[in-house]
Amino acid sequence: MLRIAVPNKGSLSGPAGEMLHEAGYQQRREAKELRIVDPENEVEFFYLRPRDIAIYVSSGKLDIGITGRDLLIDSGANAEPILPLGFARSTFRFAGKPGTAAGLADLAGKTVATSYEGIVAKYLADHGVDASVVHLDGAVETAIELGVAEVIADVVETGTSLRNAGLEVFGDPIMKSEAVVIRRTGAEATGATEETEPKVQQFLRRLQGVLVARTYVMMDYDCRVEQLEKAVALTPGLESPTVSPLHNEGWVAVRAMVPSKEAQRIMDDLYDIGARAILTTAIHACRL
Ligand SMILES: Nc1ncnc2c1ncn2[C@@H]1O[C@H](COP(=O)(O)OP(=O)(O)OP(=O)(O)O)[C@@H](O)[C@H]1O
Ligand SMILES: O=P(O)(O)OC[C@H]1O[C@H](OP(=O)(O)OP(=O)(O)O)[C@H](O)[C@@H]1O
Ligand SMILES: [Mg+2]
Repeated sequence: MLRIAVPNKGSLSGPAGEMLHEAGYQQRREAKELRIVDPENEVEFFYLRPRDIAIYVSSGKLDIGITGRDLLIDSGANAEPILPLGFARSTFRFAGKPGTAAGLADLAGKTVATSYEGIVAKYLADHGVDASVVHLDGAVETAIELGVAEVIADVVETGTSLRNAGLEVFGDPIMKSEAVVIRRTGAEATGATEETEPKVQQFLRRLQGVLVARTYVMMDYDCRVEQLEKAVALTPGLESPTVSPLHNEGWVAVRAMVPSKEAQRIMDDLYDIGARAILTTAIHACRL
């Protein structure tokens, strides 16, 4: 049975559960459940604090887990990302009251408050900046107002939390993060995972299927044979589009996957070259 760690709270928890559900896995019904077995898929899910997931996975007791790239790095655990999942996207930045610091060098001698001590301490050391780091569990934006630190380093998505606290970012982004599937570093190479490997690969294919289904739509249209080359250039598909003859001579029907974000522009371009009956349909699941 494959053992998988899933975030039980916070920004990662909802989208992770939704993605697993879309991939056909049973998920917990109540937020208080700590583990569930999905017998049909031979998988056991453990609902853990996002911050702890890399530690469990690196211990080898759990096969894989979903966590944030930043949390993985902050933990220093012996685990590596194997599939980016595209949600909980954020950047990790320094911020302070306007005028406090213009760049990294201005941090010397200052105190930085953060929930990601591992990332910040390493970044400062790597850049040769001598600043102290104070660990706080959350709501670090308030640390400056209350005099605990002059600067913070925190997750930024829309920037609303910083604006509300009267803070602004400075320096280069420390890192970019998103949800990732992780496994123990070198797990494949050790051979210890031989038994679970096919299940891990199946799990990754299922999640990849969800990602593709979310980012692509299926496009169908009819066009004249003379326009086919131009039309195919607009809709090359993943391998190559399916082209079938129509009953009306001189016309073909074309079917190809296209990125959802570009679907409207592609439909306009197809129309302009004479394609008709252009339609898109959602993809619910797929295996590439
Ligand atoms: N507002 C946000 N937008 C996008 N991603 C976020 C946001 N806040 C945190 N994250 C990401 O979520 C992960 C942190 O999850 P975690 O559950 O520890 O924090 P949280 O969402 O801040 O929850 P809480 O603070 O309630 O415990 C990190 O990978 C982080 O980059
Ligand atoms: O740029 P924004 O869109 O405002 O998002 C970033 C904020 O979201 C998270 O906070 P959360 O609400 O999880 O509270 P926390 O600080 O207690 O973790 C994060 O720690 C930032 O404070
Ligand atoms: Mg938080």
